[in-house]
Amino acid sequence: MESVIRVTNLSKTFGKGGKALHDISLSIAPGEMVALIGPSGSGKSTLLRHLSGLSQGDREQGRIDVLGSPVQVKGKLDSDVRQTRSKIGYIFQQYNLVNRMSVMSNVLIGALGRISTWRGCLSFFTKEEQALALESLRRVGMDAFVNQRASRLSGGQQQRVAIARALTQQAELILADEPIASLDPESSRKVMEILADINERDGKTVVVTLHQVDYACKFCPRAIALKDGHIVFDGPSAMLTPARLNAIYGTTTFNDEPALPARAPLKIAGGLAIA
Ligand SMILES: Nc1ncnc2c1ncn2[C@@H]1O[C@H](COP(=O)(O)OP(=O)(O)OP(=O)(O)O)[C@@H](O)[C@H]1O
Repeated sequence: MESVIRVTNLSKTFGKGGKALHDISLSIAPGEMVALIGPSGSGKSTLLRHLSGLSQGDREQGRIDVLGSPVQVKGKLDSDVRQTRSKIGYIFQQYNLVNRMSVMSNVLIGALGRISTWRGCLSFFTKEEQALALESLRRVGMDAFVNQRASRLSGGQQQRVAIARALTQQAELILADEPIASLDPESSRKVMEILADINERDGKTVVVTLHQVDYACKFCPRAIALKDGHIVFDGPSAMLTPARLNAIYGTTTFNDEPALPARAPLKIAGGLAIA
């Protein structure tokens, strides 16, 4: 597979809200970890939602292919989009756990896409599925909390459980929408380290929207910056100089190189620094 994600001429107009995405085209190769950055309202979350078909683009043009299958063409979802979605782990800013359920039950939700409806309804999971869920929790350092109610966890712990759910789903692609926006620096670091580990060790493709440029540079070899719904930078995050960042964010506040050293670029599909 040449690219895990291919977006071609995608635009999105929200009624009176105006145009949120303008003729976006990009390609992301297997095994990349990419940060989507840009000012508030630039279209990061909107773009991410389109990748898994949670939003539909404008009808005139535009196509999105993920993991070799069409997600949407000219604003119409593909009939097999559920199949594609089952291979995408989506991490939300607000975790999306079921608060009244235990950590283990939440993580086992990740296996639902692979099992029959009756097993899902009866919450009947095999020993292998339970072992995978436990191993996923171990991977994110949350195996000591299996029986805890999700509502009793801190934000950082909940986010790690959400990642364990994506691991149990055996997702091939992780899309994370501002996964650290509600977390303290220590929890943010942990969550980003886990995502980078999944990318490096398992070779999973990870796309993550981030407000914090330092984290984008440290953990994501490639960055794509949006501004007013346009791609204004696509290239190695090491090339995000203060001048480029000031242009992207329309500020003068970036004076120094990002404080966290950049992770070396692995490979970039169609990545081109254009700002
Ligand atoms: N459901 C919606 N209805 C109308 N307008 C919307 C909707 N969702 C997003 N928008 C608009 O689309 C634009 C892009 O929003 P989006 O949330 O994608 O930006 P963002 O870069 O993710 O911002 P932030 O970093 O603040 O989350 C904004 O102008 C926003 O107001």
